[in-house]
Amino acid sequence: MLCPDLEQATAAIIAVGRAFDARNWAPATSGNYSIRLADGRVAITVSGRHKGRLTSDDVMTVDLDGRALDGKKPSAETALHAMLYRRFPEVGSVLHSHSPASVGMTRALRGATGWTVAGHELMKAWPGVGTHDHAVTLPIVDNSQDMAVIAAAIDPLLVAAGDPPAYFIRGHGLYGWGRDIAEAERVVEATEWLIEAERAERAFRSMA
Ligand SMILES: CSCCC(=O)C(=O)COP(=O)(O)O
Ligand SMILES: [Zn+2]
Repeated sequence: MLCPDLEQATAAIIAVGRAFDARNWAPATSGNYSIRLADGRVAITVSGRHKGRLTSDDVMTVDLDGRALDGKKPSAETALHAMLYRRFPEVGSVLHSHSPASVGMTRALRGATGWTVAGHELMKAWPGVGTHDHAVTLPIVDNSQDMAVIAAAIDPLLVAAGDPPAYFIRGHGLYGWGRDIAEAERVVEATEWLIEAERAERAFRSMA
């Protein structure tokens, strides 16, 4: 369900920033969060603000091309949010985390264009997954300071992966999305947890 107004979206974005920061997914101003409003605008975090300490002044609006509508400076990664809203009309929220686990995993998988996970019950937290007996590939794209380069690289990988709920930028972080901010948060939380679970499994196997 779309967030009807900016005030409600702002409160939800402030709350998710605090939650992500508490989990070390938003260090040193990293990360950005957005919600599609009922009138078609997108509420998004202002660039460079600490996401664990957001106030209502730190959330602004952009259009679906990522252009600022209120004179503030939107997230440097606004184009990556806007492309997901344009591509998926049902998406109501996009969240970007910067966890050590997602950065470490994608740097270790040098050259890989995806991270495939299978067999976990928690995969059912992702929309459209109804069983653990399933494999999902989340795309990995190389980092760039040019958001148009990242957006162009991710587009075909999303098609090839069958429209997954998240993707990684190597050495940078994770993008997850959903019909609303609760679903997007669940996607990010499940994905971060799955990385940790795979890491734990590898550590235990190396001891066996
Ligand atoms: C110090 S974080 C580097 C920029 C970044 O990756 C990020 O997520 C935050 O950028 P924003 O412009 O949205 O604050
Ligand atoms: Zn980032």
